Amino acid sequence: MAMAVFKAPLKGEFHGARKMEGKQYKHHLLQQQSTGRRRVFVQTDTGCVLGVELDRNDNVHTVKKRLQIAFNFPTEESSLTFGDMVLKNDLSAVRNDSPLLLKRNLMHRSSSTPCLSPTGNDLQRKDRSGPIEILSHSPCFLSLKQTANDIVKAMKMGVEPIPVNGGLGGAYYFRDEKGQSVAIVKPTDEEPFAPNNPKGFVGKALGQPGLKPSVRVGETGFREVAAYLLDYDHFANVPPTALVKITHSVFNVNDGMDGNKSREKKKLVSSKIASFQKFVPHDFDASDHGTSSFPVASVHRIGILDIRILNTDRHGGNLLVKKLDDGGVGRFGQVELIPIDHGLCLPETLEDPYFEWIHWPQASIPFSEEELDYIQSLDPVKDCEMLRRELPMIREACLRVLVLCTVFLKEAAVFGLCLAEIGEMMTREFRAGEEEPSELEMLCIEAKRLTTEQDVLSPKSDGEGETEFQFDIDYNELDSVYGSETETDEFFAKNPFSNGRSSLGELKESIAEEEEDDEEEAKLTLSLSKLSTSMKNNLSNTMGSGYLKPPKDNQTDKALVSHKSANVQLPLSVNFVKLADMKEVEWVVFLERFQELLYSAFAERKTMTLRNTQRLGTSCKF
Ligand SMILES: Nc1ncnc2c1ncn2[C@@H]1O[C@H](COP(=O)(O)OP(=O)(O)OP(=O)(O)O)[C@@H](O)[C@H]1O
Repeated sequence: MAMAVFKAPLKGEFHGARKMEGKQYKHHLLQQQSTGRRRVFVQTDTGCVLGVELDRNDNVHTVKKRLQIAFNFPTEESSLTFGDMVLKNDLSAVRNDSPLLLKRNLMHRSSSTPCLSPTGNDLQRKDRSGPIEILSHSPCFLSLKQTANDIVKAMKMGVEPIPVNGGLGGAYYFRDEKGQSVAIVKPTDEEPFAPNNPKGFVGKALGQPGLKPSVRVGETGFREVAAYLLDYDHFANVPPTALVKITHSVFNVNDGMDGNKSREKKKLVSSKIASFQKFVPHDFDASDHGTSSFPVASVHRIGILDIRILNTDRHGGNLLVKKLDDGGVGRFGQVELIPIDHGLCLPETLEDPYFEWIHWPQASIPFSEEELDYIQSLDPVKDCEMLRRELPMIREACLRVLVLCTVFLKEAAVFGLCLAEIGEMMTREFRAGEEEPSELEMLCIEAKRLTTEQDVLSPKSDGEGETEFQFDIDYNELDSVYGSETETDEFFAKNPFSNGRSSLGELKESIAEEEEDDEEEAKLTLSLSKLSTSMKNNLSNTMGSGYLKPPKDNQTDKALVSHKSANVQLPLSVNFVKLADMKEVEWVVFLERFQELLYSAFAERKTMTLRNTQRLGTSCKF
C-alpha cells in the first residue's frame, strides 16, 4: 500500500504559472551570488526592525557592531538567529531579504525593558529600504508588489491605514488612493503575547512559545505566507500573502515588555516585519450563516489544504464568504469561500487540529477525480524545498509536520477515505475530561516504536554531521530566555505555561524527571487503553501488543495565570509525539514504518464509517 510519495514528480498542470516566472527569479539569485551583496532585515526580540546591507566580507561580528550603533545597546550580549540557526560568525547561509532575529540574553532583559526604538527617525535614516518592502524577489509575489505600490501612493496622499478592531493580535487595513482596503497587515511583534501587542495581550519575547505552544511568538506571519505558497494554482483560494518590512506611524509600540502603554500620543514611525495579505471584499464569514450553500468543491479544496498544513485554527471566522449572485429573497445563491488566517498552521509538533468543516455534509462526499489528481500531484519533499527556498527561516520541525500530513492525506485519498474521515483520524477526542491522542498520533507513536527497533539506531549509525533541529537549539534558547537551571526551575514553578519542560523541547533530564516519566507513562497507558476500539483493534491486529508503549515526550503546557499578559489562561495542550527529535536517518525509517501502518488503519476506519451509516439509516447520507 505504501506509495512512492517522495519520488512522485510535481505535475506541471498545477504549478505551471509559477514555473514560467522562475527564470527571472533564478537570474536574480545568480546575480546576488556573484556579488555577495545581500540585504537582511534584523528584528530585535522586542520588535524593532532595521534593514542592513551585507557584503561578502561581513560576518556576525561586523553586523552586530553596526546594530549596536543603530539600536544603541550592547550587542555582544546577544545572539543573531536565522530560523533554526544560531549564527556564530559565518553569514553565508543567510539569504537576501531574510529576516534575522537579534535576541538579547536573559540577564540583559527584564520585563520592564523598553522595546528598542531609541530614535525612530535615526533608524529610518540608516535604513534605506522603502515604506513597504516585500521580503522576496520570487515571482509568486508579483501581484502584491502592485498592491504595495498602490498603498504607498495612497499614503503619500494622506490615506491612513485603519486598525482592525476584532481579534487578539494587531492588524491593519491598508488602503488605496480611493480609500478602499486592499491589504491586511499583521506585524509579527503585535501577535498575541508579543511585545507590541496593542490589545494588552503581552508578556513574551519573540521566539518564545506563543498562544499555541507549538507556534512561537512572532512566527505566525511566515506560516500565513507558507499557506499561500503551498496553495498551488490557488486551488483553495488563499489570498496572496507575503512577508514584508513595512514602516508606518499607525503601528503599535509598547513602552515595555509587560506594559500596555503604547506611545500612541507620540505617533512615531516604526518599521515592522509583517504578513501582508491581499484584502478580499466579502459579505460575511462562515460563522455568520448556515453552511449548506457552500460549494462541495470549495469545502474539499480548503479541507485538503488544512490537512496538509495541520491547521489548528480553521474556525468559521477564518472562512470569508462572498456572495456571487443573489439567490432571491431570503435565499443564498452561489458563494465563494476565502480561507484566511493561517498563522497557526504547521505547528512544530503534532497538535490537535481544528477543522470547522469536519461535520459539514460536504466533507462526507467522496473526492472528485480532479481533487484526487491534485492530491496525487502533491510532493511533500518538493514542498519542503520550495518553502526552504522562499521562507528560509522556516523550521525543520514545521516541515516534518507538513511531510507527515501530506503523506497521510495522499495515502488516505488513494484508499478512498473522504475528507471527514481523514479529518476525524487527525483529531483528538476528549474522554472523561482527558485529551487522547488522535488516530494519526497513535500511528506515529507506533511507527516511532518500530523505528527505535531498527539497526539504524545503533550507536554506530548515530550520524556525524547530521542536521540538528530546533530542539537542540531550544535548549540554548530556553537557557537564555529562562536563565540558568535554577532560574529555569523557578520560572516554571511560577509560570504554569509550562509543566517544567519546554513546550517546544525537553530541558535537561534528571532522576526526578525519570520518575515523573514513569507516572506519565502509567497515565498515558491508561489513556491509550481507552482509545477507540478501532485503533486498538487495528493496531493490535497488525502490530502486536507493544503498541501501547507510551511515548517519552509527553508534555503539558499549562494555563497561564494573571490577566491578559502572557499569564492569560490558556487551554491545556498535550504533546503526544514529537517528530523533530529524530535524526534524518530515523526520520526516513519512521516514515516508511508509518506508511506501512496506514492500510489497516484506513480499513478499520472505513469499516467504522460503514457501521455508523447502517446504524443511522440512509436518511443521514448526504
Ligand atoms: N484577506 C482578508 N480580506 C479581507 N478581510 C480580512 C482578510 N484577512 C482578515 N480579514 C478580516 O480581518 C479580521 C481579522 O483577521 P484575522 O482573523 O486574520 O486576524 P487575527 O488577529 O489573527 O484574528 P484572531 O485573533 O481572531 O485569530 C477577520 O475577521 C476578517 O474580517
